[in-house]
Amino acid sequence: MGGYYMKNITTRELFVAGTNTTTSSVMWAMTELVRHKEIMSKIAEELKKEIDTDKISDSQLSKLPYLQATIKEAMRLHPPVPLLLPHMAAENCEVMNYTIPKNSKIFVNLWAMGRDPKVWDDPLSFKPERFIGSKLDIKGQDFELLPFGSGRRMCPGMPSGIKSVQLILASLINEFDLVLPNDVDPMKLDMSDKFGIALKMETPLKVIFKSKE
Ligand code: HEM
Repeated sequence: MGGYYMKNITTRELFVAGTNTTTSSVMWAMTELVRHKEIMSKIAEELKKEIDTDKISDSQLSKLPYLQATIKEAMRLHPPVPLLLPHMAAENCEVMNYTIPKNSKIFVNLWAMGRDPKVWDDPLSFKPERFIGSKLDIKGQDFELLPFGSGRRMCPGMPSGIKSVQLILASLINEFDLVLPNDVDPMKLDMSDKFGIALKMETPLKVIFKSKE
């Protein structure tokens, strides 16, 4: 019974860890895309050129570098887990001349790191191009960009999480034009964050999926 209970909790936790983060990633990327129509068109062109099937499968995602760059850029400005999960220092240590005492609770502020002008050129602009031809990746080795964390406790769902986000966005852009209702000015969308374990939008995005035919 105890074993069954533990298994049940783990399944629920995996579900929660995987859904809110994926939703946050897709919502923020879609919001940036409706604000930057030229970027959405570039992704649509890439899809037209590279995908020759009706439905997109995950084996085709590697042919879409511009889509991948766009998602990295959305995760830089809107990290789905903005403070990572709390970590604890297992022993006293020194980091950049700061002493971190044993047992301190550590939060890593990805949100601020992604907007740091010492690290990123023109940090508040949405520019997927910054990742084209760059080796910067989200696999936990490049400390400027850690949407899935790093090290032993980094997200175990990263391979499926990133593919889901890529597949959802690619499929939506392939089939639909994303249009704002009531002639809303895209540049007037409320981009305020709603902080929590997962980063939501203060005012959720409302978008119409208009069939391309
Ligand atoms: C775009 C989607 C996702 C993002 C951005 C994301 C991000 C993260 C981040 C930042 C952490 C904390 C890492 C740290 O504190 O160092 C984490 C932990 C975790 N994630 Fe994900 N995640 C995603 C999808 C998923 C999926 C699909 C699953 C499972 C089905 C999953 C399961 C977990 C679990 C179990 C942990 C806790 C790991 C631990 O504490 O050792 N995640 N995730």
